[in-house]
Amino acid sequence: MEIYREFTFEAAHRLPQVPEGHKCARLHGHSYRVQVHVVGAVYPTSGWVMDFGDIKKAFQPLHDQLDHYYLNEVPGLENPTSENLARWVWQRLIDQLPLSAITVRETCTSGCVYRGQG
Ligand SMILES: Nc1nc2c(c(=O)[nH]1)N=C([C@H](O)[C@H](O)COP(=O)(O)OP(=O)(O)OP(=O)(O)O)CN2
Ligand SMILES: [Zn+2]
Repeated sequence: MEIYREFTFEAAHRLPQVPEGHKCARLHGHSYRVQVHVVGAVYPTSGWVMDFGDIKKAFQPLHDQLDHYYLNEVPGLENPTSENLARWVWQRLIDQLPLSAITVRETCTSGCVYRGQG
């Protein structure tokens, strides 16, 4: 079974590696949505894989580093694309949670899914 918990945060960024004239080179912000997906067996007594609250506790220190910050200044996010943000979250949670995917949405129509490879 796979379960997930979604988190939101507001942050500013710019993309330093885009071609000259690209709109994303300019400072702008997003209401980010991050989903943390975990997999495991459903325990017969609890009826759940794990408490959603435990996923929230694990993500909280990351939320504290991201919410209302300029992402380019966060260590490890100097080039804060969705892809790099998803990998950044994965690397900081994989020792604590049985992750299956991290999804990041920057806008209503754009995002990425990271499953620990690449
Ligand atoms: N592969 C990626 N491409 C882009 C990323 C990214 O992280 N990975 N990021 C951006 C920008 O951050 C941009 O703000 C969001 O992208 P975009 O879909 O272009 O957003 P818009 O809302 O401006 O889309 P429009 O439909 O053109 O209005 C760009 N690319
Ligand atoms: Zn952007």
